[in-house]
Amino acid sequence: MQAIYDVPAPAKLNLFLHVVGKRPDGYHLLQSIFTLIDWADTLHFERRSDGHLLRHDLGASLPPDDLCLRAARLLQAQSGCTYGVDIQIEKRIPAGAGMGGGSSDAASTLLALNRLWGLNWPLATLMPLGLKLGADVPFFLGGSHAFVEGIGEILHPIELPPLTFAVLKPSQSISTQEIFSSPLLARSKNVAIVAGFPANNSSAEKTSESSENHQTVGLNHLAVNHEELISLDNEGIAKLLGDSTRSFGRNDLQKPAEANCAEVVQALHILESEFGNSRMTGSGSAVFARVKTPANEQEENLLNQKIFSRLQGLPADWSGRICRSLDRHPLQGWAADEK
Ligand SMILES: C[C@@](CO)(OP(=O)(O)O)[C@H](O)COP(=O)(O)OP(=O)(O)OC[C@H]1O[C@@H](n2ccc(N)nc2=O)[C@H](O)[C@@H]1O
Ligand SMILES: Nc1ncnc2c1ncn2[C@@H]1O[C@H](COP(=O)(O)OP(=O)(O)O)[C@@H](O)[C@H]1O
Repeated sequence: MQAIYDVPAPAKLNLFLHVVGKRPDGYHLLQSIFTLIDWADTLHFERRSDGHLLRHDLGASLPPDDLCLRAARLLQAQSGCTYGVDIQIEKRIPAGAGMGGGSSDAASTLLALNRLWGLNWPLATLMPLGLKLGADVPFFLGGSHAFVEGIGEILHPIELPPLTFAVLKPSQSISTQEIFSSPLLARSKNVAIVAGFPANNSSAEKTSESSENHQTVGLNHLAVNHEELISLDNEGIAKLLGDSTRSFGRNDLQKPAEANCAEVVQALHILESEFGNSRMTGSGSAVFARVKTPANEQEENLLNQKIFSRLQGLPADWSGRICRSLDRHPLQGWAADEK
């Protein structure tokens, strides 16, 4: 194989994000639902025989030593592979948005080079490499929506109904590190601990990653404080995303982000007034609202018009669009499962 073209790297939204503790090294322990959406970057890979690793930006410019190159270098060093690669990237996911764009690029790079360089490593071997690159990378390697714990390394695959979102990214970006070090970050007095319940119906997807941190069966319920049982269906998702007085879910990073970035507050207001709900994803600055999935093309056009007309009144460097959840990551199954 000489080249792999049109490799997708989809973004994610955190339907809720609870900070539930802190590790001795300062990293925060989270509980979150990560959802794959159809706002995606596209990457192209051409193998080089001289061992050099080069990136070419087809859209927005990325930092010189970006996450794609760092992923390629790490895989090359760990495998001893003598091939190199030219990586072309069409960047579409806004950076510093809490949508995991850089992490997704890194995960897609690991999966593509694993094939292009003929390594054929199993997913369980790629996972720890992913975690070295960033806390979100294992999720994108995992290949499905997930209830995530730890700092991002404990993945419980879940199935979700098809969901539609309006996503708005203000012009300002937010540094993840800045938000986690904010004095406003809630040390929740009433930390809601969520426990997963293995799915017991046939629709549950079996996963066969054998890594210690992977459950072998998908989840279809979450229990809040081991009491209220939330189904991962439309009704349950509505509960998770309802307003903060009625809902269980929240994003604990939202308060510090609102304090640091007035545009986050503005974006939340816009979505709230247009769609009746709003929440920030990850450490921001992008925000999203759940919207009713359009039943036909006419409804779909209407939704797109709504977000388009809102964007017209804003500075040109704001971006936004209607996004659909994916069934699964388009590269799911690219790395062999361990036998
Ligand atoms: C909070 C999340 C949720 O998806 O947000 P986004 O980055 O998508 O906004 C992620 O876990 C972020 O993951 P990632 O963006 O890979 O973070 P990293 O580069 O590993 O960490 C950047 C810095 O944030 C802090 N950090 C990060 C993750 C975490 N669980 N606790 C932390 O305290 C640490 O100070 C770390 O040095
Ligand atoms: N391939 C990449 N795409 C986007 N950002 C990258 C990439 N590689 C490194 N970065 C750096 O990582 C930072 C966070 O990017 P990103 O992962 O897109 O956002 P977030 O962590 O908020 O979801 C960016 O500001 C950028 O400097």
